[in-house]
Amino acid sequence: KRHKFWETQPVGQFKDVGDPSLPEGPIEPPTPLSEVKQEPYNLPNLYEWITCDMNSEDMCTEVYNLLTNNYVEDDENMFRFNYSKEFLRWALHPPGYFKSWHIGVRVKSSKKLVAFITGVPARIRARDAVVNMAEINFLCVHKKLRSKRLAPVMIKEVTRRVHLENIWQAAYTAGVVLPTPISTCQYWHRSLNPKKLIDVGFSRLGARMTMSRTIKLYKLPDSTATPGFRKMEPHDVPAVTRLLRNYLSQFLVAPDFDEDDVEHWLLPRDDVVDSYLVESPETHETTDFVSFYTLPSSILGNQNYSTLKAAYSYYNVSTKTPLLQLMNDTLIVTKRKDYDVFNALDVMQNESFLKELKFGPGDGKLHYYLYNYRINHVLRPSELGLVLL
Ligand SMILES: COc1cccc(CC(=N)NC(=O)c2cccnc2OC2CCNCC2)c1
Repeated sequence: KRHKFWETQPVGQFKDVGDPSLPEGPIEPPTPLSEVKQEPYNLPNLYEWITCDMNSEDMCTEVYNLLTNNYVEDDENMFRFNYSKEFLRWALHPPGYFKSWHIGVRVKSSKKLVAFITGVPARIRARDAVVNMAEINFLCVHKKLRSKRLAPVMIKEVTRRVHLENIWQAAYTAGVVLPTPISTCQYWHRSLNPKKLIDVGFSRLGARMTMSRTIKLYKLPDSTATPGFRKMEPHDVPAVTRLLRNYLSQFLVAPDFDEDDVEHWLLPRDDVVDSYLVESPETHETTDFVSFYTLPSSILGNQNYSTLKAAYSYYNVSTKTPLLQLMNDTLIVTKRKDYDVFNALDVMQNESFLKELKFGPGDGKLHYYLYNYRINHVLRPSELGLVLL
């Protein structure tokens, strides 16, 4: 039976899509905290809950190893996301985070970590309403424990712990269709190291294309073109916050970033997140901004390479420099830093540069979801201003 679990949850149900009588906003009202289940949900007998302190080196290593061996793979099972420990600590420790929302499942006897799910707090605007939500991510069940129906109980447990902090909505993405996407985005890839991408099977040599012709096709200049293009620094936080808040206000769903959020999510961290801005040489005004995060993938079963170094487009703002030129400068920077590929979703205004900068469409889609919040019309990707890690 399809979606046995999701039909029991306060999410847009397929049968309700397009029913104008259902108002936008929360699907269920908050329950009084005294009525929220105080004790954890029951796990199958052999397993126990553990709250994961990601500041503990050992715990962070256990989580890293579980994800490295059991997290999301591409449709052809050739690659698996390989989030670094530094990335995980960054992703899970934003301002106001709750350690109790970093949930693991252990085998009681061996103490082996076999499953994981997380939430972090985020203020997200849906149309004109700014809503305190949990961003749910890193749901992972060990390959050997699949189809034991662990995921539904993990989702219920993270929901229960989110409710205990008086938060009633959530946002999440998935490569699979569940009830009911608020938007469905296409991902695109821009080759930076085409020879390696073809060797590992990420890309294929185009018809009537030689390898040398392909290398030439994706070649990039050594230096960026935009005067005043530089790395973001701590003193830029106020200006970048203003720029980003203004830019994101045009989208129907977008984060409501304040300076603390911008400081955490967008100040550069080596091999985790990079951000650049354009400071006008004349006026010293900050006019544009680009950012990307670093998410390598393990290459499963290739003799010559074990890791794909990938950059993922994060938040970009263009007010003076054409977005095309801004993104081309970003490609130049990522090539210079030895990335193999630059990935982007067709969200925000990304569609305006994808084809022209030689991105190719990926073979899958990324669906966006809100929990306990109805939006009556499915958003076009260009109406979506939210990028999850
Ligand atoms: C190349 O290595 C891969 C390893 C695992 C999965 C995929 C395909 C895939 N599922 N890609 C995406 O979901 C994706 C493609 C472009 C941009 N962001 C993405 O996902 C982000 C956001 C959601 N959480 C994972 C990272 C590729």
